[in-house]
Amino acid sequence: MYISHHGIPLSLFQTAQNASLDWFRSPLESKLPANTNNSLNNKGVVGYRPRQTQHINPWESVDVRESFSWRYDPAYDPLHAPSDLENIPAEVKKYITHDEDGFPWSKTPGEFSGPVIELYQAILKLGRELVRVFALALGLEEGGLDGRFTFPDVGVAVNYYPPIAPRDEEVGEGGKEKVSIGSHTDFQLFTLLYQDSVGGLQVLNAEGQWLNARPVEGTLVVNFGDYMQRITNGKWMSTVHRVVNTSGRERLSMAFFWGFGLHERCGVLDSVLEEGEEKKYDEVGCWEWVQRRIEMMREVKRELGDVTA
Ligand SMILES: O=C(O)CCC(=O)C(=O)O
Ligand SMILES: [Fe+2]
Repeated sequence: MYISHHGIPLSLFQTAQNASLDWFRSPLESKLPANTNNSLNNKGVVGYRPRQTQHINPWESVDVRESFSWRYDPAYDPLHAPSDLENIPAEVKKYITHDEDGFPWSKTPGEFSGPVIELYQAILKLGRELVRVFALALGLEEGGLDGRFTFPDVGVAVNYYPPIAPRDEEVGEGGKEKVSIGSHTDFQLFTLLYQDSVGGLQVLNAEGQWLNARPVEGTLVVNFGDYMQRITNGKWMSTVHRVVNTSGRERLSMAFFWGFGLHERCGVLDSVLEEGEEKKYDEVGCWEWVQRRIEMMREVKRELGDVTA
């Protein structure tokens, strides 16, 4: 699904895109201070990951990408006045664990952080409007989901994909298909995805065919995530997607993952159930779900004897 006329000026995306490209093109040594291992509280969750250090799907090749991730910090949320920040409930605060020293932004130049944070803030506003659209579509009051996004788990991944060389295309190591980011679903409710004009994003349809999600200027791709599948009792399935960048050019994308606050719970909505319909999914805590998904991915890799990240 694509959205257009979302109100965010194209220039905001382009500025963040160019700033990100400049940063990713800079020498490795200048990016390594922001390496995710240098986070005190969020190793592996926020910060920079160098090329070929991620392997999201062990049945496919290692991901041919670099990325920079950040997660929600209420200090950057236009919804909350600075005075609110002293009164965040303890059960919410438990999961808001950003580093005191401002990592990873403290390890990147302002030319990169400024435009990306500005875009993130615009996306916070847009996503909250979309949440209301989804609430109505799911048979709730317009504001029926708002409360779960007061302190949401909205993360961003800025992804940089160098081109996959044509000779690498068919087979990666061990005969695996070479991918830029392997097939996966996102964990949260939905993802707003900005992509540049290069292309390479693919989504799996119900018949098991990969469809190209071609770039359309001025639009964002909306992918449903795991929470959406669960709250709708499987009526809106989590989108399986991947990227294969064989364009011969570098590609940049920015993915904004929209999750309920990690202190919230995620269960099937009564409003989506037909009479007599059984719930297919148990209610889970959101934090617990994210941990479960990470653990499931690790388990598969252990079984396959895969030692990559
Ligand atoms: O780069 C893209 O188009 C997709 C990125 C993605 O799937 C992710 O970051 O989870
Ligand atoms: Fe994704």
